Amino acid sequence: MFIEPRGGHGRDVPRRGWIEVVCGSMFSGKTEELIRRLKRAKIARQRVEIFKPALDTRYHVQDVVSHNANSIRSTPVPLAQEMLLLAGGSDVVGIDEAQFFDETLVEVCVQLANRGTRVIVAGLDMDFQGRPFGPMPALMAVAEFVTKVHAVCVCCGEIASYSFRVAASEDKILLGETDAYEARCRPCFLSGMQEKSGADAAAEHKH
Ligand SMILES: Nc1ncnc2c1ncn2[C@@H]1O[C@H](COP(=O)(O)OP(=O)(O)O)[C@@H](O)[C@H]1O
Ligand SMILES: Cc1cn([C@H]2C[C@H](O)[C@@H](COP(=O)(O)O)O2)c(=O)[nH]c1=O
Ligand SMILES: [Zn+2]
Repeated sequence: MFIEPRGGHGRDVPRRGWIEVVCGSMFSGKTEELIRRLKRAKIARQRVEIFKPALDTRYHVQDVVSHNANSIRSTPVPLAQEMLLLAGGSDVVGIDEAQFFDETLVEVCVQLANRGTRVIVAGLDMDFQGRPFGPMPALMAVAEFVTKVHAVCVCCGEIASYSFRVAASEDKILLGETDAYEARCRPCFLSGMQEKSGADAAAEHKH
């Protein structure tokens, strides 16, 4: 379990900023872990701001909500830069669904940390094709702490690192949950991708 480092948020101690990344597949507990860290910061009476990309309206327009219905109030923002103004004076900034922001998120997180803010970012490290997702790889590079969490493979029960898309869309962004995605381990993800490409080839052959 992640234990907060001493942040210099006490009296007479200068504020010290840093970046934490929580990454993994869908259903791996990223949002639960983000909420856990943020609620602890609130208990410690730190000033906490939480953001998510405005396009993420899956469970709630304003709240960050986990798959098991744990939630915390957030501010949806269309652009990462808006956080710089809105987070003024915060001790801790939490960001969920970070993969949906563009690369400017990296500079925003660095600036927040440089001015003494603890930044906790949660997001998908890989998309439905198993490719690195948006600003996540660069965020992991600049973070002081990276925590990779795992789901349970729905096919075999092993630990899962992949988000297998069961819905037909090939768009990079497709909001959804169990209706559209399954947590899968590497072998089960690969066999699913092979089945898909076999089915695509057969459909092409028919036409
Ligand atoms: N395949 C799965 N593996 C693990 N947890 C799952 C799975 N499917 C549903 N869940 C639920 O999802 C919760 C994690 O939700 P959440 O924190 O929102 O994950 P994430 O943000 O990584 O998608 C788990 O505590 C569990 O209740
Ligand atoms: C893999 C993948 C996911 N998405 C979407 C689906 C969900 O709305 C979010 C991920 O939410 P979670 O909190 O991690 O469960 O992202 C997508 O748009 N594209 C993808 O490739
Ligand atoms: Zn598996």
